[in-house]
Amino acid sequence: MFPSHALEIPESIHASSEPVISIANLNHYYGQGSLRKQVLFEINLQIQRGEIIIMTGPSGSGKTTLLTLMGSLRSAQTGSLSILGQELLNASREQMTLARRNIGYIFQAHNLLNFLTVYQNVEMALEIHDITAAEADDRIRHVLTAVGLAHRMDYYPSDLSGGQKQRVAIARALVSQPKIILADEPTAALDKKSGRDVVEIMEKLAKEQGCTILLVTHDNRILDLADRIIYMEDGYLVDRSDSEAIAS
Ligand SMILES: Nc1ncnc2c1ncn2[C@@H]1O[C@H](COP(=O)(O)OP(=O)(O)OP(=O)(O)O)[C@@H](O)[C@H]1O
Repeated sequence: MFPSHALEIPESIHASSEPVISIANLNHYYGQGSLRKQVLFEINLQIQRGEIIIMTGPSGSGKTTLLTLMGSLRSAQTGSLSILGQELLNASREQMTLARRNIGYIFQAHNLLNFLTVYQNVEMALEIHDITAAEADDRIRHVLTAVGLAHRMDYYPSDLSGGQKQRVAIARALVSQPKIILADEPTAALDKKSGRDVVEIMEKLAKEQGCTILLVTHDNRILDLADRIIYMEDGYLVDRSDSEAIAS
């Protein structure tokens, strides 16, 4: 177990002048030998502190692969991938683990534990962090109130709607006050209103905490919530700031 401050973040990152995520000439391959297949091609991307970025593009274009690389959930193979000033190319397992301490993850399948209450599901995300029980309790109550679930803390996930479960997942990702939130299709199972609600809650909390959000989605209904939209096609990244270009 490592204390939460174990990954030293360079001062320059706090000063917000340096990108939180910096990727240069990143290529990625799956498989070996004759089955080896390139899925990411020469990706270059810089994301600044506090930015809300939506990544979209056709199925199979490489979005999840890129997201898991940025999340330190998969090892980079070539190029450069720097998260909060830490290079992840050739990083050790320990460095990868430490990088993950600064990242909150939200996935479509929210992976809540059904035998734990809402409060306990959120509490789990703090277990590896070096804070007192009183501070943990404060943070859990604050974040659950912020996502509108103060009255559901003692419920089990099976008693919640899809949108409420996704809000628990957001609370769990944000309670440790990560510098970066990575979300993969967080609105996929939700109706339009619940989908916008969860993204708006993520935005509000992230702005409060100065956190950067990268969200992968096929959901055109939330594109307007982004500061910047990036588009992935056949393993290449196309940076387009105008969402109408994507819809066309
Ligand atoms: N573990 C794996 N082993 C081999 N190939 C993989 C693996 N994971 C993904 N791929 C392939 O890599 C390519 C990119 O997949 P990826 O899941 O990153 O795309 P995506 O844009 O996230 O797709 P979707 O929107 O459907 O989730 C696809 O051709 C996929 O079949």
